[in-house]
Amino acid sequence: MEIKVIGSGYVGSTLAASLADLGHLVTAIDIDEDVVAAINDGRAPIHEPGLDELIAEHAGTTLRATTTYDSVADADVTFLAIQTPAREDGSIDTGVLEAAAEMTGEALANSGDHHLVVAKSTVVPPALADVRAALRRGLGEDLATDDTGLVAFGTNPEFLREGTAVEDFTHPDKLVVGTDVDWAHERLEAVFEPLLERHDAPVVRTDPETAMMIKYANNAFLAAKVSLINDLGNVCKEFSLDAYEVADAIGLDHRISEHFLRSGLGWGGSCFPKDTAALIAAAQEAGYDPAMLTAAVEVNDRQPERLLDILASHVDLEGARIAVLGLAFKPGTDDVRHSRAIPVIEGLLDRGADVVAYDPVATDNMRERFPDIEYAGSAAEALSGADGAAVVTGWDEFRALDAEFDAMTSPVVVDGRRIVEPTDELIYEGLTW
Ligand SMILES: NC(=O)c1ccc[n+]([C@@H]2O[C@H](COP(=O)([O-])OP(=O)(O)OC[C@H]3O[C@@H](n4cnc5c(N)ncnc54)[C@H](O)[C@@H]3O)[C@@H](O)[C@H]2O)c1
Ligand SMILES: O=c1ccn([C@@H]2O[C@H](COP(=O)(O)OP(=O)(O)O[C@H]3O[C@H](CO)[C@@H](O)[C@H](O)[C@H]3O)[C@@H](O)[C@H]2O)c(=O)[nH]1
Repeated sequence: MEIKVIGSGYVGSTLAASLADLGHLVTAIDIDEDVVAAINDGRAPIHEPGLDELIAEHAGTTLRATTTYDSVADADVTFLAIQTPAREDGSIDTGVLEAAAEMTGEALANSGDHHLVVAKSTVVPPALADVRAALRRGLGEDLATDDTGLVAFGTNPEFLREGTAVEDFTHPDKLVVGTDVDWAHERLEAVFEPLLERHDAPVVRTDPETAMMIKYANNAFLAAKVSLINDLGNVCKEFSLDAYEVADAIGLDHRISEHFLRSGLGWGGSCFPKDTAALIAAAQEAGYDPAMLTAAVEVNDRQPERLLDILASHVDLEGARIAVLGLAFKPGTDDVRHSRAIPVIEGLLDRGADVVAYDPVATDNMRERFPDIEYAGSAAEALSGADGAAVVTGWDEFRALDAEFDAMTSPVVVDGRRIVEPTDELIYEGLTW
C-alpha cells in the first residue's frame, strides 16, 4: 500500500520505517528539513535502538522523506504523527496537529478517490472534533460517515515505548483501530496485515473516540501503577524495609503482574506526564474530578524532592559539587522531555549546589534546558571530585561503576533507580529501600 506519515518525530519515524519494512511504499513528511535530510541520508532523526538500521535499509527505495504534502493525494492511508503538547494548565494543545490535518485535507481536496486519514497522535476524545473539523476545512467537503463518503477519518493510537520503539511497534500487545466507516476499518487493518503475519496480536475494532480513550486509560493505568508502588515504596523506606523485595513478591500475583513495579524517582517522558495532565483537564472540563489520577501525579511530583532531602541529609548542598548521573527520562533514549533529571537539577541549583551532569546520549538535549551547568564526558569524570551523586536514569553502564566512586571527595550516592551496586566504601541510599 502507499502510505504517507506526516510528522517524523519519535513516533512518525518509527512508524514510517517499520511500515516500509513491512513492504509498504512510505513517504515520511516533516516540516523540519534536518529531519527529512536525515531520513533521506539513511539515518534516524532521533536516537532509538534499531531505527538507524531500519532507515538505512529502506531509505531511497520504499522509504522517502520530503517537506511537501504534494504526494498525499496518492496515498491509500495517511497517518498524522504530530506532537500534541500540553498547555500551561495541562490541557492538550491540538493546534499543530490541526494545522497538519488541514494541510492534509487541502492536499486531498477534489482527488475524487477514497482516502483514509488516521490520527496516530494522542488526542483526548472530546478534542477529536477539532481535528476532524480541521481536516474537513482543508478538504472543503464533509468527511465520510458511511460507505458513500470518499475521505474517512480514523484513529490508531500508538503504544510503543521510547528506547524499545521498533521492537514494540513490531510486537504489539494489541492493535486498536478506530473509525466509524466500514471500508476504512478494512483499509486500516490491511496496513497491519503483514505485521500480524509476523506477530499475532488481537485487533480491537472501535470508534475513533473510544480508541483514544483506550490509549489514555492505558497510560493512566501504568502511570498510576508506578505511583502506587512509589507510594508503597516510600512507606517501606519509613519502615526500613526494601520496597523491591515487596514488589517482587506482589508481582507474583498474576492480577498485579511484575511489570511497572520499579519504584524510585518516578515517571517522566513525553507521554505519562502530558497524557495524565490532559486526561485530568479534559475530565474536569466535562465536570468530573479524577481523584486517583490527581493523586498519581502528586506522588510522582514528590519523588525528586525526596531524593534531594536524602542527599541533603548526608551532604550540605550549598556550594557542594553534585554529580547527576543520567539525564534521559529513561534508558535507551536521548529524550529529556519531563525527565526527572529536570526537577532534580532545579532542586540542586535552588539549594546552591554546583551540578556536573552526565548522560551517554542525552547531554545535547539537556544542554538546551540547562546551558549553564557543567557536563561531563563520562560518569567517571562527573564523579571525580564530587561531594555527592544523584542517580537519575537507570542506564546499564551505571551498574558497572565501582572504582570510579573512589575519586569522589565524599562517596555519597543516592540512587533513584536501584542501578548502582553498593559497596562498603559508599554511603549509599536508595529512594525506596
Ligand atoms: N513519543 C512517544 O513515545 C509516543 C508514543 C505514543 C504516542 N505518542 C504521541 O504521538 C504524537 C507524536 O509524538 P512524538 O513524540 O513523535 O512527537 P515529536 O515532537 O517527536 O514529532 C513530531 C514531528 O512532527 C513534525 N511536524 C510538526 N508540524 C508538522 C506539519 N504541519 N507537517 C509535518 N510535520 C510536522 C515536527 O517537526 C516533528 O518532527 C503525540 O501526540 C504523542 O503524544 C508519542
Ligand atoms: O516500573 C517502572 C516503569 C517505568 N517507570 C518510569 O516511567 C516512565 C515511562 O516509562 P515507559 O513507559 O517505559 O516509557 P514511555 O516511552 O514513556 O512509554 C509510555 O508512554 C508511551 C507514550 O504514550 C506509550 O506508548 C507506552 O505504551 C508507555 O509505556 C519512565 O520515566 C520510567 O523511568 C518507572 O519509574 N518504574
